[in-house]
Amino acid sequence: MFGIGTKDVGIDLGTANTLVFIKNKGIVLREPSVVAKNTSTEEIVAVGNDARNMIGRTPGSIVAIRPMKDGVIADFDTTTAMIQYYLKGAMKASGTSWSKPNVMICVPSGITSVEKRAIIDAARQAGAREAFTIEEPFAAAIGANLPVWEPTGSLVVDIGGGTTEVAVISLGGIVTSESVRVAGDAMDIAITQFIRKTYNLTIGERTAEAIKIEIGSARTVTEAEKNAKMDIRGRDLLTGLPKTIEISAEEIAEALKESVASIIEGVRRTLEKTPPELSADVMERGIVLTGGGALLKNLDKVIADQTDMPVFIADNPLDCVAIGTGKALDNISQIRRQQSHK
Ligand SMILES: Nc1ncnc2c1ncn2[C@@H]1O[C@H](COP(=O)(O)OP(=O)(O)OP(=O)(O)O)[C@@H](O)[C@H]1O
Repeated sequence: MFGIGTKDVGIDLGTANTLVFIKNKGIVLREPSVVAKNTSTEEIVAVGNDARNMIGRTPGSIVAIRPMKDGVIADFDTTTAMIQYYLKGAMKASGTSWSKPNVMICVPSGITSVEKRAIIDAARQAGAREAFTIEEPFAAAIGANLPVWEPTGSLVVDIGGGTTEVAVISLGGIVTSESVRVAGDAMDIAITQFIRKTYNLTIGERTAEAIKIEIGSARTVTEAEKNAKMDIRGRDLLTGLPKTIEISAEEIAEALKESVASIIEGVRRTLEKTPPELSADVMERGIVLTGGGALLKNLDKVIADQTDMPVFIADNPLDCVAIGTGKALDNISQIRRQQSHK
């Protein structure tokens, strides 16, 4: 169709959530990065929301997996299936039949060039005209409207599910970066372990996440935060029966202390490696937080205290990477140049 109706697509293949961004439309799809597979036939049974609802509830032959969980791609077939599913969903959501789109896919920064290649091939197989990859902190910085193409230092901390990516960016490139394997998932695990140890209660992954979102914080500051409580349900380890207990926000802040410290340590290490001119820029402009973990209450305040730098939370932190991934297609020549340098 002579390119009419061609739309560029950005896919944020996150460890926790996958988001699809279409130029001039915004985010058209947002689903958990989960795939349900039948282990005896290797067949993919469900992807996204449907697959997530199966977590912890699957019969023996079906497993719900998070293929990107540790920031690496589990296997090619599952990843291809996921990309295919999301591209199809994007086409449906856009309401038009398009010619093949250009696709930009955001990947964790620790991923190998072989894995990058596999993702590009998967996107092509799934119907992309041209496919590119972009590193997560770079996409996050674009999505947070930081001046990434200018000769000035910007420090972005993207706190996702599996990893926290810290990067200093200037002149269209990552100058220094750190990838810390502590982010939202590690916080959920810390909460689960705390409750198990303190109350002899086992809770599920989704309950732990709900606790973090409702009453979790890096530090309780206001009276309301200090007094916040929540009823949670789990299984008593001693009796094996369901039980409800009440936990306080103060306890959860204590449980999250170590995860928060690891994230701050990653920021410090990055600052230590940053050339002085760029550090001065960061000092002046501040640190920007993106990713769902940026929403943990008072995390910005704790990072500001510990680094002596101003800290800001980006607008819509959960969407920054997807928006930046899509927007990067506007600067495709720079991205091509960047990729050819690797
Ligand atoms: N209000 C909130 N408070 C604390 N954490 C939150 C909040 N909302 C979402 N999260 C957490 O943010 C994480 C998901 O963030 P995001 O979608 O940015 O990750 P991702 O991009 O999928 O992962 P990654 O960046 O590791 O690839 C989850 O761990 C989720 O529990």
